[in-house]
Amino acid sequence: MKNQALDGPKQRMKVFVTRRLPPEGQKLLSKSDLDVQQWDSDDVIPKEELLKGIEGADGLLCLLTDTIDKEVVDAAGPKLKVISTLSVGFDHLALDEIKQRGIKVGSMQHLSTDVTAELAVTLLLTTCRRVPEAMEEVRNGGWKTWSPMWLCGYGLSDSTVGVMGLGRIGLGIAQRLKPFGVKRFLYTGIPPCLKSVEELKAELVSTEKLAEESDFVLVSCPLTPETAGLCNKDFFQRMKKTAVFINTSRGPVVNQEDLYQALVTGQIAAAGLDVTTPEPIPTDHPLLTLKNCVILPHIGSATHGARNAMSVLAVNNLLKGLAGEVMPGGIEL
Ligand SMILES: O=CC(=O)O
Repeated sequence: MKNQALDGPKQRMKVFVTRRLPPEGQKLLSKSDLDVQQWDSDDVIPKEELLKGIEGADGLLCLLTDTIDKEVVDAAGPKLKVISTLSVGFDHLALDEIKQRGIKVGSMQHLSTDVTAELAVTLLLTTCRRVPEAMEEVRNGGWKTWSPMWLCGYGLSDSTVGVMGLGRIGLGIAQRLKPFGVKRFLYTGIPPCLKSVEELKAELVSTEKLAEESDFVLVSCPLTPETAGLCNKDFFQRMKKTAVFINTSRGPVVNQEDLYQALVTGQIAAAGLDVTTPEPIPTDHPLLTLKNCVILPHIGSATHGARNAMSVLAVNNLLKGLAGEVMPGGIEL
């Protein structure tokens, strides 16, 4: 039998959490026997606080707003075993550095798929039917009479929709758009399961062809070196003048200068963005002066249910990873 007095008290594992969590995740975390140190705020943790806080930690629970680079993993030291991110995307993590150190990573997998796909459809309909502009006209007295061509936009019926990245979210978007009478689905990226492709009759095409033939382009691919800046001048020049562009993935997939030019010169009809570079987009940014550009503050997964479930999964990833068990949202590095 072990003698507690001789062994000394068992040291609790230290975890550092970079933000206040949604209530359900916070509750689960408080019940754990971990030594939890937390940036107890709704604001982004300053880098120097992150570097201090993570020192000697066994686990880290972070957000997509925290850049976990070499400096941060070095500051953590050799005990760091698990990084759990409260996000689907993991482009904010220096995966090569993390992999080298044998650190396990957990993310959200499927949890925010439905709500993010819903938001993409919301943003598409809002943008292509010019809803914010129409609301503004009601408020500012611009509504004089019913007028045949006033505030006309574009409808989905009989259209061609191009989805860049037909992963879980991209597929969720396409499945939700199908009942609107979309005639043809095009996609780029890795093909999903055969059954889904057959159900949608989706065609795998080149990025160029997707730009040229789509009435609506929706970006839902991860940010990688291959996708950074993919939607640029050439891409927008290929799009139809009547086409609408939607991005709900990551801001840097789009060259914003080129998008601005495309919108100002009428090269494309409109754009809806839930993600920008940087975030938040500065309030004096030229894109915010355009009526044909709808911008949301990165709210793809922002429902009470999804964010609570995500926080529970993030804490479970941390607990399981630290216990040496399989993380429910573990990612292959
Ligand atoms: O963008 C949101 C996420 O990655 O969860």
